[in-house]
Amino acid sequence: MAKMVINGGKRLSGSVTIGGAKNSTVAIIPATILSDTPVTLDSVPKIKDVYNLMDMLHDMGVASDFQKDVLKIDPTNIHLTPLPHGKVTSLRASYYFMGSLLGRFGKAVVGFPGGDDIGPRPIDQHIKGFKALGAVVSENKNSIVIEAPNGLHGARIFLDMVSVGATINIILAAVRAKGVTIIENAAKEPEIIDLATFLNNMGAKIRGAGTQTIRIIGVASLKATNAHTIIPDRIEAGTYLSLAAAVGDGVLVQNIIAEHLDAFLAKLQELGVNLDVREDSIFVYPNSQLSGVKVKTSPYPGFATDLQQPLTPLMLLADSCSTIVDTIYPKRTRHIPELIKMGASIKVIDGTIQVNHTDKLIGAEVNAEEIRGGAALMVAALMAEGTTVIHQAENIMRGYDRVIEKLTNLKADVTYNGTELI
Ligand SMILES: CC(=O)N[C@H]1[C@@H](OP(=O)(O)OP(=O)(O)OC[C@H]2O[C@@H](n3ccc(=O)[nH]c3=O)[C@H](O)[C@@H]2O)O[C@H](CO)[C@@H](O)[C@@H]1O
Ligand SMILES: C=C(OP(=O)(O)O)C(=O)O
Repeated sequence: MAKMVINGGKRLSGSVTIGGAKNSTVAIIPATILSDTPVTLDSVPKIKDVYNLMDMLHDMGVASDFQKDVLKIDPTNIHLTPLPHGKVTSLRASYYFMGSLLGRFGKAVVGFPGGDDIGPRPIDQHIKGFKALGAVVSENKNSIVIEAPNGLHGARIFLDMVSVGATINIILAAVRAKGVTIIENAAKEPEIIDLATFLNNMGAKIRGAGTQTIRIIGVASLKATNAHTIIPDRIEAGTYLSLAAAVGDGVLVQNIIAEHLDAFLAKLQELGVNLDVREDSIFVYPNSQLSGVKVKTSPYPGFATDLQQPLTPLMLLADSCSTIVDTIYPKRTRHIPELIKMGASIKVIDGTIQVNHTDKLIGAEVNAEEIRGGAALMVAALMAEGTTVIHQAENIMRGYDRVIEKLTNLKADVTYNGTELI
């Protein structure tokens, strides 16, 4: 288990550049195996999830090379390989190999995915989608076996709830299927548009990504011709905007698509944070008087569940109570007892998180049990007096690109003792 040590209470200044989106990258890497030619991805974040997916590609005979932020993947010698355990359980997005292996080989054997422990995360809608496309799905020990011996065919699939993962997995399976697939009640996240752009540039026919109806006309083969640049990570951006508002002395956050953060920016402004939204960057002024706000998470374009935790420490500075209701993951509260150890006045009552004004936070030993909970602790530690030791900090490294380097550039006093990534 890795430790991040932060000596807090310092004002941060300067600029930070946001990396490519984790949730695009972790969908696009599995999607590369649908290509008949080598693929180049630009603006790839240096995060643990990427290295774990590269290991899984390696197991399938797919070579990959990651230098700076360019990831080259050559799927031309891929062989069908079961992925029952190992790295599969280290991240959520390993389940995208279900869709992409099925699309490529008509068969996939993939273990149950890992990812953040933020309450129940069923995959019934993914399975429903695969079945509608003609696959037979069974369970074997801890793996899901998905087979379409007669090939996949287009279908109309209405998702019972808006699911990012199910939308992506169905796209991956349908893109090379025979005929037309229509996904209704699809998720509209920008990362889904990014995946569709990547696939369409290789010859796929996907229309409507970013709306609730996605139409896919299956094609026989996909070939990459140009490098694909991953969109900026809106969750990483929101996290830096929060910490800049909490402890910044003027911080410029660069490489942002502000439209992807509409709901979040509206809440920051409602809190009283002073922002200058520019073409592809946002300047955050030192904080002034903040007042409590009510946050309710919902699918895009609503307020992202992945940003409720990183925003929580900033809410402690408001002069009145803030509330958070996470409708997507109501149990995403494992960071709360850790923040309380640091002196935060927070309660969870009937599923509502109540964040009260807190005069000061004090450094403590805390656990980052998952990625965004870890990010919340990181922001709190930068605000706190004294030293905070964040245990299990490798969870933060799952999704925050070169975070130690970025925080150090902003003049934070932070170290990390993990071996995997800095
Ligand atoms: C790798 C990735 O992109 N992860 C993101 C993705 O996760 P993920 O794709 O796992 O999340 P979903 O959008 O699928 O989940 C949304 C809701 O639907 C439920 N559900 C989902 C699928 C299903 O078959 N059955 C079901 O009941 C989930 O329990 C959850 O309550 O979207 C989440 C919601 O924005 C984000 O927090 C994650 O960062
Ligand atoms: C929940 C998250 O990730 P994952 O779906 O990969 O566990 C997240 O990025 O906040």
